[in-house]
Amino acid sequence: MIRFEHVTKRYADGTTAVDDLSFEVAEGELITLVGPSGCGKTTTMKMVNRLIEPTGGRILLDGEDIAAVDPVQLRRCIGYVIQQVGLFPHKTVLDNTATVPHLLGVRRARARERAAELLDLVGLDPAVYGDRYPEQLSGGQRQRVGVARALAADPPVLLMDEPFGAVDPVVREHLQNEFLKLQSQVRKTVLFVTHDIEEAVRLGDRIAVYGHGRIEQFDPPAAVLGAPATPYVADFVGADRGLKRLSVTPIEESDLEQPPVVHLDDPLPRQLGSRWAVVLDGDDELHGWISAEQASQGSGTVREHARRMEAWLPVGASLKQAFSTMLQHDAGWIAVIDAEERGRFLGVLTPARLHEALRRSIDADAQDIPRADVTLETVS
Ligand SMILES: Nc1ncnc2c1ncn2[C@@H]1O[C@H](COP(=O)(O)OP(=O)(O)OP(=O)(O)O)[C@@H](O)[C@H]1O
Repeated sequence: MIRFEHVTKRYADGTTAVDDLSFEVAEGELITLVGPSGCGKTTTMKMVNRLIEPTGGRILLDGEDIAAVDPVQLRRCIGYVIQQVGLFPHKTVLDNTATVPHLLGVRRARARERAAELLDLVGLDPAVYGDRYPEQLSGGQRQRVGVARALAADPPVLLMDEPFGAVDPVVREHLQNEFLKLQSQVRKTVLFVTHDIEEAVRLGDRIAVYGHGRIEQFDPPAAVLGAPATPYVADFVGADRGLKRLSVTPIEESDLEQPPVVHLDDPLPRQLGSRWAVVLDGDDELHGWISAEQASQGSGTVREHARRMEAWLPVGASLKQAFSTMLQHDAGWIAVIDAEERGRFLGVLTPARLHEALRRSIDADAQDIPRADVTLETVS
C-alpha cells in the first residue's frame, strides 16, 4: 500500500532528517513510528502527503509514485490528524467534520449526515456536540473531532502525528482504546507518529523504532520488546520492557499445564494425586476447584464440596492480565477457558508457566517460529 524506496530528506541547511529509508506498509496495517525528538518521524510522515518533498528515493502509494500525483488530489485520499487539531474556530463541530466531503462536492445535507455518523463513531453524540464550537470542547473531545474529520472523506490512508499528545494520560489511554476499536471497524492504512513507546506498543501492528534519520527496528510490538535489534532499541524501549511485553503477549494453549480434573457428579475421590483439582460440569465447562484436603475428609459427590473459581481468563488474554488476575485473587494459578466454545476448560496457568510462556515467546520471535515449537534450554 505504502512503499518507501531509499527515501532521503536533506534540508537546505544540510540537516539529514531521513537517511535512505526503505520499508513497506500493507493495506489496513497500523504502523507506529516512534523515536526521540528530531529523529525524522514527522518528516517521514509529511513526505507521504507531499507537505515535504524527498531529496532522494521515491514513495509509492498503491504502486504509483506519488511524485507524479497532483498534491491536492493526493491529500484527498490521505486523512491527516495532528496534535493541534487545527479545527476551524468559527465553524461548528458538525461543519468542521463535514468540511472535506463538502469540498469534494458532496451535497451539504449528505456531508452533514455523514459527519454526524462519524461523530457518533468517535464517541461524540452529534445531538449534544454537533452545534458546539471547538472552544466549547475539552482537549480529548477536540482530538476526537480531529479523527472524525480525517475519516470524513473515507480516505484509505491516515497519517496521525502525535494526535493524542496534548491530552492527559487518562484521557489519552481512553482515546487510544477508542481509536483501536474504531480502526478494527474501518481498517485504514495508518502511519502514527509518537515519541511514547507505551503508545507505540499499544497501538501498532508493527513499530518502526527510529534512530537518527534511520529505522533501527521494524517489527511487531512483542518482537521489539522481546528481541530488541540493537542496544539503541533496547535502551529506548526501557529496562522494564519485560513488563511491557507481558501486555502484548497472549496466553496460548501450549502454555498451559494440565492439572487433575474431576466432574461435578463424580463421587468424591479419596485422593486427587495433587494438592487440588479443577472441577468441570457435564459439558467440560469450568465450574470451580477442590482441594485434596476437602476431598480426603468429605463424602458424597464433588458437587457438594467444590468451590467456585474466580480466577480465570479466556485463552488469548494477555500474560499481563493473567499476572494481574493471580494477584487480584491471591491465586497460585488461574484457569484458562475457550470463550468461543461455551467456556470449555483448556488448562491452568501457574507463575512458572507464565514465566516460561514469556521466555518461549521471546525465543519464538527471535527464531520466527510458533511459540509451541520452542524448546527452552532450562525450564524453571
Ligand atoms: N524545515 C526544516 N529545515 C531544517 N531542518 C529541519 C526542518 N524540519 C525539520 N528539520 C530537522 O530535521 C530533523 C527531523 O525532524 P522531524 O520533525 O522529522 O523530527 P521528529 O522525529 O518528528 O521530532 P519530534 O518528535 O520532535 O516532532 C530534526 O533535526 C529537525 O531539526
